[in-house]
This record gives sequence, C-alpha cells and structure tokens, in this order.
Amino acid sequence: MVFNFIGKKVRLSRILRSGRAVVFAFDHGVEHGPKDFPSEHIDPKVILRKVVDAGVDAVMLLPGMAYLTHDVWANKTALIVKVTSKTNLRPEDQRMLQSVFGYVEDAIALGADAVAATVYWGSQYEDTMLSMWFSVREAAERYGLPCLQLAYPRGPAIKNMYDVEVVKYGVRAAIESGADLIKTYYTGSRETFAEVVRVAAGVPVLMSGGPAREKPMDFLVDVKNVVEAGASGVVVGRNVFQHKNPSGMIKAIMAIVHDNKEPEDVIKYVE
Ligand SMILES: O=P(O)(O)OC[C@H]1O[C@](O)(COP(=O)(O)O)[C@@H](O)[C@@H]1O
Repeated sequence: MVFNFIGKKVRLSRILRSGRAVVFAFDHGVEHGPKDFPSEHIDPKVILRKVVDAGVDAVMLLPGMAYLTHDVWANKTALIVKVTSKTNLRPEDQRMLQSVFGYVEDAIALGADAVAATVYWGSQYEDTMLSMWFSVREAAERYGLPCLQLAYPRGPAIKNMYDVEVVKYGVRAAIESGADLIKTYYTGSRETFAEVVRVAAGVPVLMSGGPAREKPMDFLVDVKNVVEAGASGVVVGRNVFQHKNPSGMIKAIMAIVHDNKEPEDVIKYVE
C-alpha cells in the first residue's frame, strides 16, 4: 500500500477545493521586512484573522509565524509552510539565493497540508537552490506532503522576469523537478498565461500576486485572466494586506476564482 500517495492526495484536496485555490502569502516579513505592512497590520494576527475570517483556502507561512499564529489558522484554513527564504538585508549579490528557513519535519509537526520552497531559475545560485529543492521534495515525499514550488525566473541573464518565455521555462523546469503545485509570475495577458498553463502539463499553476496594483480592479482583472487561462488560482500577499480592506479583497478574489464572477460584479466588496 502506498500510504504517502493517499496522504498527498488528501492534503492537496484541502488546498485545491474543486481544483482551485486562493492562498494568502505571508512570508514578506522576512523577504521584504516589516516595512511591507501598514501599521495596522504590524501585528500578524490582525491581518491573518481578517484573511482567515474572509474564507481564504490556505495561508502560506514561514515556520515561526505558523507557530505564533496557530490559534488564528488552525482548523479554519489549510496551512502551507514555506521552508526557504532570504532577507533584503543581504549584500546585493546574495539576494538571488533563497536559504533553508526550516525543515519538512517542522511543517509536519505544525500540521501543514503542504510545504513550499523557492527556486530562482537562472540565478547564479540555481545549483544551491536545486539541492535544497530536492532535499525538501525527498523528505516531503516520504511524509506524503505536496510540494509547492515558487518557480521564479530571476538571474543576471534574465532581462524581464515576467516575459512569457522565461516564465514558461521556469514552469517547465518546475514540473521536471517534481513540483506538485507551481506558483509563478503573471505574464500580463490571458493568452500568454494560457501558454504557461499548457507548459505545466496538468500540474496546477497559481499566479503570484506581485506588488500591490494602483487600482484593485486591475488586480481583480489579472485574477480573472489567469483562471480563464486555465490556472488553478492565485497566491497573493501585498494586493491583500496593503489594501485598506483586506477582507473585501479576499472575498472578491474568492468569488472570481471559485464562483467565476466578473471583476465588475465583485469590486463592490472592496470599495
Ligand atoms: O520576490 P519578491 O518580488 O521580492 O516578492 C516576494 C514575495 O512575493 C510572493 O512570492 C508573493 O506575494 P505577493 O502577492 O505579495 O507578490 C511572496 O511569497 C514573497 O514574500
């Protein structure tokens, strides 16, 4: 009997409800520092409570944050524990490297439904991140834990990390490296993102939110475009926690992703 196969299936179904998911990314405290958060959200429990109460499918947290906020997310939403990260306090030339930021065993101990790790495809440290990726994947496989790969094309030879060809390259490398779920950059249109989804060959693709858009409507249109392109949803942080109404933004995104609503019909939640 292959127990871990079933475990992976069961855990994935807790994240991808009817094949789609809205995931709240909340690892910015390390990736960008506390400056990323408006003052009212500097207490992580405040923003997490708003997002969980708004019904998000999953939250993606670093291990220490999952521990500190367990009373907010436990038994209310799925948990993805990210086990790589890096700070922008590093010297410039070391920011193309994500480092170990926890272990699969931490994710299991915390009750996670999946583990996440970043690979900057094209980085001068790609080989280091690949070793990390495969050791995370090997441990996760043993425990029946799905692996979300943040497949980010980023490196000295990459002029535009949102270019459809480099995003497709990162997604192809992600499926070849055994990702169960892929998070990658939006390529700017439904047509180009449909090409990205095709390259994923059936592995669920989630759009990475990116910097907060000037107008929330623009972000909601992006979300609509990616689900219409065949993607499985979004992993979003700044476009939610930097908005004055995070709960409304989650409700609007959930309605587009799970109920196929139009941005025009859901913008009322955020105004
Ligand atoms: O790589 P960048 O551009 O610094 O952004 C990193 C952040 O973006 C994410 O990948 C997605 O979050 P956003 O929706 O805020 O872009 C986070 O997980 C991460 O903290």
